[in-house]
Amino acid sequence: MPSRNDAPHGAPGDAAARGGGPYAIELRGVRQAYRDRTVLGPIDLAIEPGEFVTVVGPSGCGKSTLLRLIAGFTRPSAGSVAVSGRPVTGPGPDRGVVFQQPRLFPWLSVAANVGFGLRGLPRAARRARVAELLELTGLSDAARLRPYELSGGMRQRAAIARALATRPRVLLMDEPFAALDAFTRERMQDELRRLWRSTGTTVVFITHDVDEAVYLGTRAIALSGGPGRVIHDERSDLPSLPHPRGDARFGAARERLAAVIRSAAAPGRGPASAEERAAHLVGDPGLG
Ligand SMILES: Nc1ncnc2c1ncn2[C@@H]1O[C@H](COP(=O)(O)OP(=O)(O)OP(=O)(O)O)[C@@H](O)[C@H]1O
Repeated sequence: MPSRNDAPHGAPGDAAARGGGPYAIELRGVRQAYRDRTVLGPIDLAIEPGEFVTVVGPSGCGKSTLLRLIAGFTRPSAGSVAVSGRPVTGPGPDRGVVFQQPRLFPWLSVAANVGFGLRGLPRAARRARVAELLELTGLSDAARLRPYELSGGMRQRAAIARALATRPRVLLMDEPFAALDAFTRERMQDELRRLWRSTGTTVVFITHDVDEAVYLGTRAIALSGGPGRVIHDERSDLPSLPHPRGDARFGAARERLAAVIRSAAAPGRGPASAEERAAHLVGDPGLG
């Protein structure tokens, strides 16, 4: 019987064989083409409930496309995408999405922005849920402010709170901290880890930044340059919290990931072959 670590990107096993429920996210043979140009795939990827998966790769390799396919904003040219065992046919409340720009409604208060997706709830329940989300994201004191009165980090926290409002099983984040200064970014990374641990949500987090990918994820996936394919799947054995940025294992994982991306991005190189990938994996206890 395959272990959890044998299941990942190559050939997803079925739920019964794993002895558990469905994968949180499962992509099988997914390919995306625009005007006959394949930009992504084929991708086979299985993500277990509660994993924090970061996706890193060169610009234009299809990271956002991958996220949009899971969000249901885009339908794949080939293959299938499922969330919690159900085929994705469009966006849904089981998936929260956070973009690089917070996309808050400027005319609404922070509280109204956070509660926007909860309009179907009775007023008291909605207020209670918004208060809980503001507390969770450290925004209780900013409830009545408008987005323009917030710092960049606060705006992004409000966007995260809004995405979590419907208690999605999956949180999809597209470079959410890319526009923040380095200090705010580090603080937000730690806050996100805390949020993830307290909510148990499955997270897929797109980033350009190898450091961020390794620091945040329980699993960091590298995509090759176009068409984007999974070329590396790094599983973290770092202690969850406190999460020491200077930990030697963090440095080693970062180097492995950076080397794979560098080699895939070198001129004239396509995605690494199975043999090349195997060479990276040999004797490497940190990999699945
Ligand atoms: N709607 C679209 N129509 C045509 N081409 C598209 C569309 N969306 C994305 N592409 C192309 O698909 C490729 C992948 O784009 P995508 O935004 O997914 O990459 P990315 O890895 O997220 O890039 P970056 O890191 O620069 O944000 C690019 O070549 C892009 O031009």
